[in-house]
Amino acid sequence: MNAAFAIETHGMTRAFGGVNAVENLDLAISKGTIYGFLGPNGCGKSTSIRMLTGLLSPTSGDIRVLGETLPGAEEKLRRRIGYMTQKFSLYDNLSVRENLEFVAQIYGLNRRASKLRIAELVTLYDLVGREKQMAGSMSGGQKQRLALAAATLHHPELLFLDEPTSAVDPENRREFWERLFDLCAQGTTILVSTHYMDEAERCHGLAILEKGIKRADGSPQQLMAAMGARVVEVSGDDLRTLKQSLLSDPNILSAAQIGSRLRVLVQSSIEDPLAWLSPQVAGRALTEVRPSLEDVFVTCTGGRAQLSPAILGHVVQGEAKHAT
Ligand SMILES: Nc1ncnc2c1ncn2[C@@H]1O[C@H](COP(=O)(O)OP(=O)(O)OP(=O)(O)O)[C@@H](O)[C@H]1O
Repeated sequence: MNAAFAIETHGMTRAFGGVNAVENLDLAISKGTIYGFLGPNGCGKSTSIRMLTGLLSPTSGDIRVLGETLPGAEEKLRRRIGYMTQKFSLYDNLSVRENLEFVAQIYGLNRRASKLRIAELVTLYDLVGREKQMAGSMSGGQKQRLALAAATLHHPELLFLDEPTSAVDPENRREFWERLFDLCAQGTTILVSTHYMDEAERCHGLAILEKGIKRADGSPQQLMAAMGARVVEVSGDDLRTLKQSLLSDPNILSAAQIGSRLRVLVQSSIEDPLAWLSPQVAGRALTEVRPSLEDVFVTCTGGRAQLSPAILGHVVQGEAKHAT
């Protein structure tokens, strides 16, 4: 066990009815960082988080969280970790203050400490004036801030957030991320699951999950730099027909239209993708562009590209052929 890691797992696996929801997941998440699980619905993000919080036992594998072994240390860890679930898990028919008082009681704060901490959180999470409002009558953004206040009331060292921004608008999401970075700056380690690329890009490190398997692991920059494909944008007429014809070539991993451009991922074994593509695009304009995290996601999930193993051992395996 390395003390620099808040979370360390080896071969973490969980099966339901003989099917692996999470398979052989190895994680090493450094303390004081924001780490993301990126993947579509059903890829095993919640199941992984539930195992790491001690709510669900693994079928096999080793789990160490804040230096403690799971299963076994659930009770010890309860006070050291915070968990914000995918669905709003507070009481709709209790007010903001009552909800927070309830959580404070669970963590054994006395009346005075509870009052002080709740006043602090209400200010910090912009809930001043709403203390008596029923949680059920609040907007998505307000509920989310209340849920974060509740999850951090006891100053957890490690915070788990399961798709925390799925019910809020882009402005509230941005603001929420600023709060996460504030918590991180104070030393909190954060594990957040998301299916939004822009959120994943904000993380210090992330794992791309597909069907319970980790397809890639590293910082967004590492993953983009080591992607096993080059990205070319094509502009011109009739991109829908062009897309279909390009996709029949096995060296083209994906072609997706973005506005008036076709974003084409070309196998990295092609040395000069512009020269190679040129005869196939019938005079349309070509530009090579830098990869995005979405390109990484496409190349390492679901298709056929072999990702470069050079990513410091980060990208685990990758195949892709996505027509979007
Ligand atoms: N209690 C359970 N019993 C049976 N199957 C389950 C159970 N919990 C999860 N699964 C299955 O495990 C797989 C992974 O689910 P999980 O909820 O972890 O995915 P996810 O990535 O968090 O997606 P979502 O955002 O939709 O929750 C899915 O196929 C799901 O149906």
